[in-house]
Amino acid sequence: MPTSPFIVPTVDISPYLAEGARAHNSAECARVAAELDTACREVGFVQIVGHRIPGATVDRLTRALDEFFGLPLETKKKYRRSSSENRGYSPPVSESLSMSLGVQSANRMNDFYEAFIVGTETTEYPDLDLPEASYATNIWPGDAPSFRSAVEEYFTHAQELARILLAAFTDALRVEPGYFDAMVDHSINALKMNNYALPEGEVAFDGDATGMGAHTDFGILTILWADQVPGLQILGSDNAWHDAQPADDALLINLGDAMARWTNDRWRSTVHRVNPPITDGQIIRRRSAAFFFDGNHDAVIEPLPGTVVDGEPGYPPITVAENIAAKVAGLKAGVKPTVALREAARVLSAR
Ligand SMILES: O=C(O)CCC(=O)C(=O)O
Ligand SMILES: [Fe+2]
Repeated sequence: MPTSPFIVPTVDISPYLAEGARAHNSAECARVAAELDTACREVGFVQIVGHRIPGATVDRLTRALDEFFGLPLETKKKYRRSSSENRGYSPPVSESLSMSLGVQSANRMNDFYEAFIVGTETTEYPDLDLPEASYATNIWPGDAPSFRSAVEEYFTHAQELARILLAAFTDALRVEPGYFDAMVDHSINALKMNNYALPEGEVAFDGDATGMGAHTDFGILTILWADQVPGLQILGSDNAWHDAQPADDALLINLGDAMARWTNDRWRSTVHRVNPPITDGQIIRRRSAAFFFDGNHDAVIEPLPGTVVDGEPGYPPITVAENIAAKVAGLKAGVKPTVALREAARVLSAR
């Protein structure tokens, strides 16, 4: 029997952006919330349109990525930071996303993407005594002069969109409006800009290499922009990998670990990976930018009331910072998480 095609549902989010939608009790918002609930239960990924991030902002971000990643490797390496900081430049083959789940890649190679990360800093909240470990100072590449302004512009838009999406998710989960506010009022947010390419002659290419290994995202929700080169794959509830190609002006939203923990897996922190196409031994270059809306470092994430049925295992409470630190230690330093993760079991049973 032919299997039905794998579809990442598309949701028009514009009713939540409309004037006066703060009260979001319109019939349109209710429809959007219901569509989000279905997508989050069944797929854990959703394409959103009507998001109002201007095309010009995305174009500037794309050019900024080209400007920075086009620099010589030795120049880019000036912008590396210590592995505990989750900021700045990560050269090709320096990280392994599947190790964030404690799963070694089949070929024991690190992922071949290179990346640059910026995020929320302590200085944004001068009245709070925030830990530098979670709110590390950004480094900006002076060798790519237009990078900072373009990235800050996109970051600001993505941050606003993430808060609107959380309001829609709050409705979709049928918890009271504002329920999550105290857990996101100094949210750690980060933008990871990825370039899947290997500069010729600079890094040895192994034909088995993985673009980005299987992982779940660490926070509440992710807003993912990707160019039109294929490569992203999602692990479906059928345990099979499926290609996911967002429409041209759509953004992909996916749920992270905090959402899975809150909902006791009613909503999935969906496992995904990236394998860009290889033609004649050459990788077709692909770019993406993942905006992670992670929540306050000290927010304790535990199942929402009513989500754990008698006798069913719930997730033990964990703070946002503890979850991120454990996963970043796997990703950047190969340190296996000390607890067995439900997500790891899913990766290991994938077909
Ligand atoms: O490149 C992509 O499409 C996905 C990137 C991603 O999953 C991540 O940065 O966490
Ligand atoms: Fe991801």
